[in-house]
Amino acid sequence: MKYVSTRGTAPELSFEEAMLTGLARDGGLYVPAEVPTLSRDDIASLAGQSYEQVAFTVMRPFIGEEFSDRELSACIRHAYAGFGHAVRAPLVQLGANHFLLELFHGPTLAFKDFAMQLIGQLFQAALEKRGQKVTIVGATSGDTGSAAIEAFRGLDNVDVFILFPDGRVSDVQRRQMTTPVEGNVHALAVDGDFDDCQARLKDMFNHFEFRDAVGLAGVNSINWARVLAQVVYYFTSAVALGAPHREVSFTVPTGNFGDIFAGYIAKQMGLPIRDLVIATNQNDILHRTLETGAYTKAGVTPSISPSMDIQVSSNFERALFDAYGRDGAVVAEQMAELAGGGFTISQGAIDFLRGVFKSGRASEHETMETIKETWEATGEVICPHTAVGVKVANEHLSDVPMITLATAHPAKFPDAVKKACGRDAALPPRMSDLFDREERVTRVPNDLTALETLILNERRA
Ligand SMILES: Cc1ncc(COP(=O)(O)O)c(C=O)c1O
Ligand SMILES: N[C@@H](CCOP(=O)(O)O)C(=O)O
Repeated sequence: MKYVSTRGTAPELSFEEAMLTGLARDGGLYVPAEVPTLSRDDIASLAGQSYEQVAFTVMRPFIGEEFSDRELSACIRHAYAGFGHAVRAPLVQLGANHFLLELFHGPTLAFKDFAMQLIGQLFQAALEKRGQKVTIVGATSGDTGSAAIEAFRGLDNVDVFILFPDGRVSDVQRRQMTTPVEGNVHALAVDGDFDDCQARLKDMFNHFEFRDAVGLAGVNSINWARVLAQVVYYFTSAVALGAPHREVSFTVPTGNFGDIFAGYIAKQMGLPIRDLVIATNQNDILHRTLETGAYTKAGVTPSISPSMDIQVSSNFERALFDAYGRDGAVVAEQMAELAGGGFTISQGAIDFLRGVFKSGRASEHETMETIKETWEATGEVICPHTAVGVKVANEHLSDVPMITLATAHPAKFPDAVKKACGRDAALPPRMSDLFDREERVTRVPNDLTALETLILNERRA
């Protein structure tokens, strides 16, 4: 299996190379040269299998020979052993034909753990074989950072620096990043928003001297391995509700477009998905883009679903690549225009995107109302990101089951939850002392040179 860049000029890589490389050297994102498919019988045979078995079947064709079957199975087994639910990603019924897919039973209580725990294992295996060390730099609006720190803390061959927008993540998210004591992890509070953090991260990848000097690696969803691991729960949940014999739809609370892109890959692999619905908060650039055909940045407005406070949605580039018939030159042109504020998508490409994705948005008020109504109607306490999904999903219900991704545990956002439905969302016992632990954080300007200097000084040689 080979991986190609969405901008068409970076070298083709294997799975392991693409995983360790992160951003392609032409600034693009790696995608598989071809998406492998599973037959109807293959999909039917997943029924009754464990999460780990399905993960192996779904991911194996993407991974190639660098990981043996035995190594891959071991990585998968270790990745999910610490999850707090036996089925890893359980379904909970919300309405007659509406289900929540609970993706928050991992160690940091957000869907990011599904991919991050696995790539933590895959990185370790690959780095040990190669005798290599890397410096991971990540940008986060809250959840990626905590999941990455949890997955890589204490490892000898990895230093981790996480850039988060100062004052724009929840207290629980911040403390998950700032309280680990291991010297190889560093939480950096950036004077800016998430888009600034992600832009500086991409600047570092595009600054080859720095990139090569520190052995830069990325664990944001710019890393294909992150997206791949997220494809698995589309299969487990759809099969639990009758696929391949019956279609299902998904609504996905969306920010950086990685999670819904994983759903698009599942569909390409043969999973019978009818609708893939993008749910945005008031930072609704993706919803506006589908409506108008123009991707126009409007500035990030802080919301009660902070992990989705994003305007430059990284993985949208992967969808555009397919929408433009995999023409990397056109994608590169559009991304260059984005620096100036936005770009207009061609009629053919927007028709393609509208054929694959539907969309909707939830205002702050609607998000709060949805938390309250869901609690009153079902007894389920949901987080604000999930509420954005539920609100939009309710507008897209049909005769096939709708699965809304519950992307984080409500206890990560206790203030919004309490205000909306009067409920206290308690952290699990293993985290009950989170607010007693000492914080370790470095405040940094939104400046590439300052960030690079800090990383060069702080990383272990
Ligand atoms: C809780 C939560 N929900 C939804 C999202 C959006 O996911 P994506 O960025 O993959 O679109 C995020 C951030 O990624 C998140 O942390
Ligand atoms: N919402 C994310 C933003 C980064 O997304 P990623 O999937 O590209 O890592 C977060 O919580 O950090």
